[in-house]
Amino acid sequence: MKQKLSIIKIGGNVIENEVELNKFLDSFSAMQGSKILVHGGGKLATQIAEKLGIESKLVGGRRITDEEGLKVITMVYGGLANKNIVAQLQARGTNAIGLSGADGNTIRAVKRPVREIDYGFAGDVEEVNAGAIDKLLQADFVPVFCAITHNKEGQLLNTNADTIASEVAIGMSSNYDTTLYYCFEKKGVLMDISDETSVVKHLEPGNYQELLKQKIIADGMLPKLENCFHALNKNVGKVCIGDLDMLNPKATLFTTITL
Ligand SMILES: Nc1ncnc2c1ncn2[C@@H]1O[C@H](COP(=O)(O)OP(=O)(O)O)[C@@H](O)[C@H]1O
Ligand SMILES: CC(=O)N[C@@H](CCC(=O)OP(=O)(O)O)C(=O)O
Repeated sequence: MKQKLSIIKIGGNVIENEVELNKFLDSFSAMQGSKILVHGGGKLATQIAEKLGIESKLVGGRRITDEEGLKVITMVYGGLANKNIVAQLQARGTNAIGLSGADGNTIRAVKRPVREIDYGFAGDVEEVNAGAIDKLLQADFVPVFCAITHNKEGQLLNTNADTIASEVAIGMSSNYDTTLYYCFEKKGVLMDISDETSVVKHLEPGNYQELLKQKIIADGMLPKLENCFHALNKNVGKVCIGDLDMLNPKATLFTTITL
């Protein structure tokens, strides 16, 4: 039987809020078994870019990343956000190791081809180096990935953190029984965005199509769910979406996605 591995992604709304981030890191540290953390930080990058007089443009939830923008991304995701999370995990006795996709050549990507829109230095994942990540897990490190990849030709690329999480989960699925958790500020996929009790507990292709038609799924939830179904189609064992409480073994209110 394959060993269990949890891949957990946290979004910008959690990172930005110190209280929420601390709560999350407590739960994450308490999780048993092998685990990998992937963090975003889009909101923080937008705020810091603004302070530096750099305007942020997002299309379909993806950031158009020019040369100056990439510098901000590298400093904020690879530096501030990643190192802070790693230090906070170390303080909790979790032996975290902060990584971009360039570190250990763990995630190679290509610059997104220009079609209608030029996303600049935005990357699409090509290859996850499961062997390198596995070596870290075997040495009892807890990898913490930021939303940066590289093209193996010296170019860093800004890459959506939800996509990094699903691609890492897919890559690790040949050797592990994987569960992918998307942790954000709501209880799960909601029927009514203003009602936290309206959680869709089970989402499968049938009711997913229905919710898409009714436009109940919108904004950031659209690419997130595309990543979820993509992961399940590529042998990820289980995918869940919910808030910080989801990581508690006794949690019941969150969304489980199946095929
Ligand atoms: N049906 C839905 N249920 C829950 N959230 C939804 C739904 N439709 C749209 N959303 C929006 O999707 C957002 C999550 O996407 P995003 O901001 O990309 O997440 P993250 O914080 O993980 O980066 C939520 O903040 C919410 O506003
Ligand atoms: C290319 C691209 O869009 N990259 C994302 C990476 C960060 C991210 O995904 O952060 P959240 O999970 O907090 O949204 C961005 O710069 O916003």
